[in-house]
Amino acid sequence: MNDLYRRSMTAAVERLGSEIAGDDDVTGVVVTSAKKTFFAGGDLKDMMKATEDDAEQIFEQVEATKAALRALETCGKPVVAAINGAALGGGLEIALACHHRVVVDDDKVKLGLPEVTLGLLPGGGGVTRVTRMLGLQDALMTVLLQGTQFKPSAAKDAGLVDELVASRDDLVAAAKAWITEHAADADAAKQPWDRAGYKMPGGTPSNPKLAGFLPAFPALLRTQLKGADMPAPKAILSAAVEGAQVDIDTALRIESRYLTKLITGQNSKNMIQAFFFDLGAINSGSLRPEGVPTYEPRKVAVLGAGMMGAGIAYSCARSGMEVLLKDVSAEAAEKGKQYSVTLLDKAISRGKMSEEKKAEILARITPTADPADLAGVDTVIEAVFEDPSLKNQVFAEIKDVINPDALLCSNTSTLPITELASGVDRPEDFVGLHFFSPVDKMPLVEIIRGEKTTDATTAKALDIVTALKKTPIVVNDSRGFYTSRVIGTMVNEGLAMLGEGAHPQSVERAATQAGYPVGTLQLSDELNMELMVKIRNATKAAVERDGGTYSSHPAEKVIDTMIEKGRSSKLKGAGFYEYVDGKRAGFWKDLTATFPTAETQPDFEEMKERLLFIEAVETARCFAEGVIESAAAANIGSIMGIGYPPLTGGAAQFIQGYVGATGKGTAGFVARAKELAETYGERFEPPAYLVELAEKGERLPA
Ligand SMILES: C[C@H](O)CC(=O)SCCNC(=O)CCNC(=O)[C@H](O)C(C)(C)COP(=O)(O)OP(=O)(O)OC[C@H]1O[C@@H](n2cnc3c(N)ncnc32)[C@H](O)[C@@H]1OP(=O)(O)O
Repeated sequence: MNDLYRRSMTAAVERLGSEIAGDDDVTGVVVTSAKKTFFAGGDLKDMMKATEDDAEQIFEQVEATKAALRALETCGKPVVAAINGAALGGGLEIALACHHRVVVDDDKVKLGLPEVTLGLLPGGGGVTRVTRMLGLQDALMTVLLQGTQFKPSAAKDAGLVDELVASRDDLVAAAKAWITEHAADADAAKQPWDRAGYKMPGGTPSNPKLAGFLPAFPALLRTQLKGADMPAPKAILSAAVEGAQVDIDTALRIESRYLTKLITGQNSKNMIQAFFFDLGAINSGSLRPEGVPTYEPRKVAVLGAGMMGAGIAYSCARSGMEVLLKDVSAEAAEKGKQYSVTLLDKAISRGKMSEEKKAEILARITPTADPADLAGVDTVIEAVFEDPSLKNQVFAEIKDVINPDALLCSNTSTLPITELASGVDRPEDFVGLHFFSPVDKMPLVEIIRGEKTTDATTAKALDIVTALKKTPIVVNDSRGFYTSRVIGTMVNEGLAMLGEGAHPQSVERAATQAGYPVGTLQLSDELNMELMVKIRNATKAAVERDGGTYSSHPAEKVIDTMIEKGRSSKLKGAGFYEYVDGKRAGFWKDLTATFPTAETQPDFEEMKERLLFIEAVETARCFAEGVIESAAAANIGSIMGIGYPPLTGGAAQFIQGYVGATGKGTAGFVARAKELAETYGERFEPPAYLVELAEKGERLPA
C-alpha cells in the first residue's frame, strides 16, 4: 500500500461520503479492480527501505490507510468487494472492510494474508477483522499464523469470502444483485461487529472457556518455532489476543503499532528479500542463460532405482514425463516403482489423489533392466551410488541407445562434475543435478555446471527442474558444490562445541533456537558419520594431490570417537541418540561420559552465532571462488536445501543484512567474523573478497 493507493482510497472514500450525504439514490458500493489482480497489498519495496527512524511516519501512514477502510465500512451503505484477481495482504484487507465478498471461482486467483511468511503482520485491519469474523482460534490457526494463500473455494470454506461466481463477467452483476436483495436490510450496511449484540465467535479472552486454554497458544507457538526468534507470529498472536479484548478502533491501533515494529525491524527485510524478491526472481528464470529455447523433457531414463532414483522417477512421472526406471535387475527396478505406489497410496488416503490419477502416473513408469528399452530417451538422470567408476559405467552402457543429443544429468551430492563428465563422450551435454532427500518433499535442486557444460545444457537442466515444480539454483563445480560444502561446516561446528565440553542439549538447542530445523547432533546421526569420514578422506586426498596442506577440524576427533564406539548413524540404530525401532529415543546414555560436560558452559548466544557465521563465511568463500555467483541463489539454496534459518533471509542476506555490536551490513559481519576467528580459529576468517566488498561498500552479485 503505497502513497498513491492511500491518497486515491482516501479521496474515493471522501467523495463517497459527500455523495451519500447529498444523494439518497446511492444504494450501495461495489469495489473492484480494472487490473489483472484485485490488489497485491502493501508495497514490499517501500518496506525494505524503512528504518527505525521512520517508525512514527509509518505508524501514521498505516493509521491513515485504516481510517479510510473504517470510513468505508461505516459509510452507511452496503459495500461489496467484487474480487476479480489475486487479493493478498493489504489486498484482502480492503475486501475484509467490505460487507460482502464475491470472488470469481478461478483456482489461479489467490486470496490470503501471507504477511507472516514475510516477517510482517496483516496490519491493514487483517488481524482485527479476521479475528472478529472467525473467532480467535480459527483466525490464528487457519489464516493468520499460517499465511496460507487460498484458492477461492477454500477461502469460502474458511469463511473469508461469501460468494463464488463462475466468470469475471458475472462479478459486478452479482455484487449489485446482493445490494438490491438487501435493500431493506439495515444490517447489510454494517459489519457484524458494528451490529447490536455482536459476539465474537468462540468468545473473547474474558470468556472462561477460552481463557482456560488461551495460555496454551504461546506455548504451542514456541514449540512450533522450536524457540527460534520469529517476531512476526509472536506479534500476530499478541495483536489478535490484545485486540480481542477492546473496541475495534483500539484493536486497529494496537495492530498498527505491532506492524510498525515489524516493518522497521531487520527480520521482515530478511524474509521479504528471500521469500518475495529472491524466490520470485529465481522462479521467473533469473539464473537461466538467455537465448535458449524452452526445453520440454518427454522421455526420461532414471538410472538406479534406489531411494533417490525412485524419488526422481516419481517426481518426473507426476509432472507428466514418461519414465524408464533402470536398475541392474528387473526386481530392483520394480522395487523402485513400488516407492511411487506407496507415495500415491498415501496421497489417496489423505484425499489428495484419485485412483484414476494414481493409475495414470504409474502407467508412465516402466521399470527395466535392459538398456535397449531406453531407445528414444531425451533426458538421462543417473542416480546410482556415489562411485565415479560406477557412474561412468552406467552412462557407457546406454550411450548408444538414447537420443544422440539427450541431456546427461548426474544426481550426486559431492562428486566433482567435471571429473564425472570426463567419463562420458559428450561432456558439454553433461550437468550435475543435486536432488535432496526425500525427493518428493524437498523443493530445491542444485544444478552444477562442469567445466565443459554449455549454457544450452544449463538452460535445459533449469527447464527440467522447473517442469518438476521445484526451485533451481545454479552453481559451478567444486568439491561439495555449494550446499553440501556449506552444511558440512555447520555440522562440524556443532560437533566441535560438543568436543569442547558444551552440554549436548545446549548444542542441539543452539541450532534450533538460531532457527535451524534440527540440532547438529541429530543431523549428524541422519547424515551418517561414516559418510563424513569418506568425504573428509576424499577432500584430504584432493588437497594433497593439488600440493596443499590439509588442516584438520576439531570435529574430526568427535566423529572418530563415535565411529570407534560403533555409533555412526541413525541407519545403524546408534549415534548421538539412542534409536528404538528406527525412532529417536533420547541421547545415548554414555554421551556425557564420552564427551564430558565442562564446568563452565560457553555463552549460548555465541554458540548460535558460531553456526550462523561459519556457514555464512563458507558462503562468502564460495562467492570468492566463483562456486556461487548470485546472492538470491545463496539465500534460496541455503534455506530450502540445507535448513539455514529462514528468519535470516539466507546465508548471503545474513551477511548483507547483519545487525550486531560490531556494526551493520557486510562491514559489521566482517568485523564480527574476525572476532570469532581470533577466538575459534582461522576457519572464521572472512575471505579477502568479502573484506574488500565491505571496504568498498559494495554488495554481493544479486
Ligand atoms: C499492511 C499489509 O497488511 C502488509 C502487506 O500487504 S504485505 C504484502 C502482502 N502481499 C503479497 O505478499 C503479495 C505479493 N505479490 C504476489 O504474490 C504476486 O505479485 C501476485 C499474486 C499479486 C501477482 O502475481 P503475478 O501476476 O505473477 O505478477 P508478479 O510478476 O508477481 O508481479 C508484478 C510486479 O509487481 C511487483 N509486486 C507484486 N506485488 C508487490 C508488492 N506487494 N509490493 C511490491 N511489489 C510487488 C512484482 O515484484 C513484479 O515486479 P517486477 O515487474 O518489477 O518484477
